[in-house]
Amino acid sequence: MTENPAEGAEVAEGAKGEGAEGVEDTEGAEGVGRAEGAQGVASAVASGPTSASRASLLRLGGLTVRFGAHTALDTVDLDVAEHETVCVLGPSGSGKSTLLRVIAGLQPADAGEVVLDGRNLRTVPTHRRGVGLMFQDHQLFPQRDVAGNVAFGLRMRGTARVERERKVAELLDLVGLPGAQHRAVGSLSGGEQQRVALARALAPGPRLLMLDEPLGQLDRGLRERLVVELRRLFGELGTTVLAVTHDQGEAFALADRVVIMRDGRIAQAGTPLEVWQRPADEFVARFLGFDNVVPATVTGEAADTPWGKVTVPGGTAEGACRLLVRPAGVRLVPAREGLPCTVAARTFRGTHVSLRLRPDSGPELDAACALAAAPEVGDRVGAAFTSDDVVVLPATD
Ligand SMILES: Nc1ncnc2c1ncn2[C@@H]1O[C@H](COP(=O)(O)OP(=O)(O)OP(=O)(O)O)[C@@H](O)[C@H]1O
Repeated sequence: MTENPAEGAEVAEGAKGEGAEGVEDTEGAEGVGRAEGAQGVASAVASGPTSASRASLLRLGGLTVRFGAHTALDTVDLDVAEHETVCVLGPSGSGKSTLLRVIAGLQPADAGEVVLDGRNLRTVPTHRRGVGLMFQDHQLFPQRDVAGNVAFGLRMRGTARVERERKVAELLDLVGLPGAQHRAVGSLSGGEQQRVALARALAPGPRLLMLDEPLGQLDRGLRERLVVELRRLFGELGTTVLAVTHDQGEAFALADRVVIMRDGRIAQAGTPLEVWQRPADEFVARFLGFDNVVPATVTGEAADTPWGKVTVPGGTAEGACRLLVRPAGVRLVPAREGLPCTVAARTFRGTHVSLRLRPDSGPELDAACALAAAPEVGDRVGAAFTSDDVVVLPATD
């Protein structure tokens, strides 16, 4: 994460510095008008846009950012459709925050373009881009109460007081904090602060809402609850969202589409189901937590692997590849009927048990097993493979 708290303030201060101008700013007025039109957007969503009718709201073309010799973003192409929620995932340093910063206008691009709603943003300053930003921590103004925080962007746009108060009340209702206008920010829990920050980002009615690790500081239970609420809220509002997160669970729960980044490039983009079922390569598979990946050679319907022969899905091309076996596809059988293994570890997961199996030869294997059938650490078992859970990956990463 790159200095997000400071950036949050920078965006806000940028807006503040331009406040007087913003009063006459037609784009600003348009932004507020759009916020007021949220109901209209919601009904458009309710009437159900088909994927074919979904226009691209954000288009990134060949976006490149270099820091000295290091290329943080390398010719990134990405389209985000109107009303879509896209989550960008990737290891630390893969360029996720840089991507958001370029779109927001906080970081110039060395090459490529950012087009929002048909408009190239190259020369458009941050506060006129029509994007809302929410960073992970220290994003609220501690000296202002909740209403003061939520109304910030509206005041900068010169929205009249009565209208501001109406809008703030509406947004606080929306994020589940009705009547919290006069509470001090310091008296709020982490989850409540997060909701206020969200209301503040939504207040000016941004065309695109960008979230950087939106739930990063919160505990797991609260994050899971908030993810569900956010998804419902974005659906209701018809908001277009681009979010960055480390947490794949969060991304998969929130997103219509996930984008996985590696070294400044997009390694894979697709619906959560597509990416989960068919990781594009070993990097994506391992990033998603799949560790059962081995070199293999396919001949006919089976592959030779360090674990012996593994049946591959029908139609698999012959030759060298990498093979992923999802843990659910590792079945336990009597030791002499499968690949003989010793149970090295066993972790209770609530709905199932995760096993770490140590084969007599070949790398260790992760298996998922029903609670009642789970063997003990040290037990001897056999491993057999279900071809439905075998994914053939490119030979080179
Ligand atoms: N202002 C900067 N000057 C020099 N290098 C930078 C700057 N900002 C980012 N980088 C480098 O660019 C790369 C991408 O950084 P970025 O913050 O976008 O990654 P990230 O995927 O968001 O990482 P994290 O998940 O840790 O926040 C990293 O190698 C980082 O060190």
